[in-house]
Amino acid sequence: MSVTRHLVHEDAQSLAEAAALAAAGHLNERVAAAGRATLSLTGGSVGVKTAAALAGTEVDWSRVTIFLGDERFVPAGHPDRNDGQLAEVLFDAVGDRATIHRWPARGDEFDDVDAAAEAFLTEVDLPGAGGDEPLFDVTLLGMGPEGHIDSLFPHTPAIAETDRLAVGVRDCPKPPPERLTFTLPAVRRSRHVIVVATGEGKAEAVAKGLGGADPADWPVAGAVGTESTTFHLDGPAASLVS
Ligand SMILES: O=C(O)[C@H](O)[C@@H](O)[C@H](O)[C@H](O)COP(=O)(O)O
Repeated sequence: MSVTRHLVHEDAQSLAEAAALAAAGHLNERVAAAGRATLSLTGGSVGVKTAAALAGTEVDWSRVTIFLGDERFVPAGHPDRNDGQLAEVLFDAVGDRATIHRWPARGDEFDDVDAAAEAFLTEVDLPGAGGDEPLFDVTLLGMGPEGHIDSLFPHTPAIAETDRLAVGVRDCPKPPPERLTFTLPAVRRSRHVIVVATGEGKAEAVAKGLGGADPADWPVAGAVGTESTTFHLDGPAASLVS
């Protein structure tokens, strides 16, 4: 039985700290139970703040495999890449203890975003990908005002994907136009989904997400964990939740 709930925090910093503590708790539980845990991170301002707070939690990173939910398909080292922002706040702190799977960069090896997505899936060989067991123990998600999560935007081929676990995105409504992303079939194979959002501009998407809207219209509504889904919000983001 999967539980969906929302928690309201005073400000972005306390929200990030609470979401990070919750994520660390789930990872530690899983490490205790299974010896390893898997985490999918997110970009965006609140997502990066949450990753920074995770660096201050007690987690045995040598037992954690880290993915990024999506990536901008730009050259390695480009400031737009999520992995650079996450390296500054978390990856550099955990050093080589965690296993970190970065998405391919546009460059010598890949110029085609679909080929890059396919190669990534082959290379990382997601544990359990062939079955229907959870792929991620914790998936952290930031969210846009129109309800996008990862690079899954409303009414796009990526949000409509029902089969592949990761796809290339072209013509993304938000720049840069080409991206790599896990799809909803992958996100939904997370034990615990943690959505982080602040500000009034996110209020409608939060209400639609918690209200079970059609993911084609509001992608966040499809991000449901197999055990739990928790929206960590500030007051303005929670203002339309009934
Ligand atoms: O890839 C992107 O364009 C962003 O990373 C984006 O997906 C972000 O995660 C959300 O828009 C939430 O961002 P904020 O927390 O900054 O509002």
